[in-house]
Amino acid sequence: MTAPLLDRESVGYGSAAVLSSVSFSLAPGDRVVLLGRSGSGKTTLLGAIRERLERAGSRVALVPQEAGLVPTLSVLRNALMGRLDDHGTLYNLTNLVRPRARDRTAVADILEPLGLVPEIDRAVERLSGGQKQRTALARAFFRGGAYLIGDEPVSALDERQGAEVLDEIGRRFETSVLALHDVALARSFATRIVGLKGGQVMLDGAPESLSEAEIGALYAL
Ligand SMILES: Nc1ncnc2c1ncn2[C@@H]1O[C@H](COP(=O)(O)OP(=O)(O)OP(=O)(O)O)[C@@H](O)[C@H]1O
Repeated sequence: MTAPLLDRESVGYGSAAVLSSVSFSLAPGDRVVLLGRSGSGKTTLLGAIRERLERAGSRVALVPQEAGLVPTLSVLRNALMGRLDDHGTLYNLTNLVRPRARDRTAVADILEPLGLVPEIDRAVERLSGGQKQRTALARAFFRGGAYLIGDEPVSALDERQGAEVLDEIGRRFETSVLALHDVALARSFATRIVGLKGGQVMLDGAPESLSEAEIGALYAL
């Protein structure tokens, strides 16, 4: 059993708690999906989990809700940013001006299952919402690491593409924590579903142990 990342703690902004008395542990191999209404605290909890993992020295790849891309730069250059903190300034600057062949090949391999190879040299500002989201995924895949934290990482993709991307996440990262709004996708991907409501963790269990009514109650007013 792994040490808890959060042990009956409050998480929020400044002195304002969004969630109180949260306990949360993560074991290698966990695929956790956070469910809950808009504003229930999924992004806030993801932030706290990421912070604890990084504080413990873990490498975490991130797909934020707002993709956080540089619009004027290409898909390739945005993906390269996943490893900026692995290198010094000179390497990063020269690689952004003229990406090294090795890095271009590595990014192209990542873009293949994401269906983005034809877009590799296009500026992100010229892409569709789904293509932008896949670029943010490519950046996280290029970064790699033991953990992926994703905040609605497939919200702009169609059902089939979303399922394929979740499979790819499962192949690339041993452990992941995602906020999703699609309950069916959550059930098929997760080994654990964590439900947030009313400032608390209302449920935490294997998908097969949770009834539709229990999950539905998370979304009731
Ligand atoms: N930077 C911030 N400063 C203060 N309060 C914030 C901040 N970000 C979010 N909140 C508040 O925290 C609460 C939880 O927000 P959070 O973004 O974690 O919810 P969420 O479940 O991810 O929602 P959504 O599904 O809409 O993305 C909300 O009441 C929100 O107003």
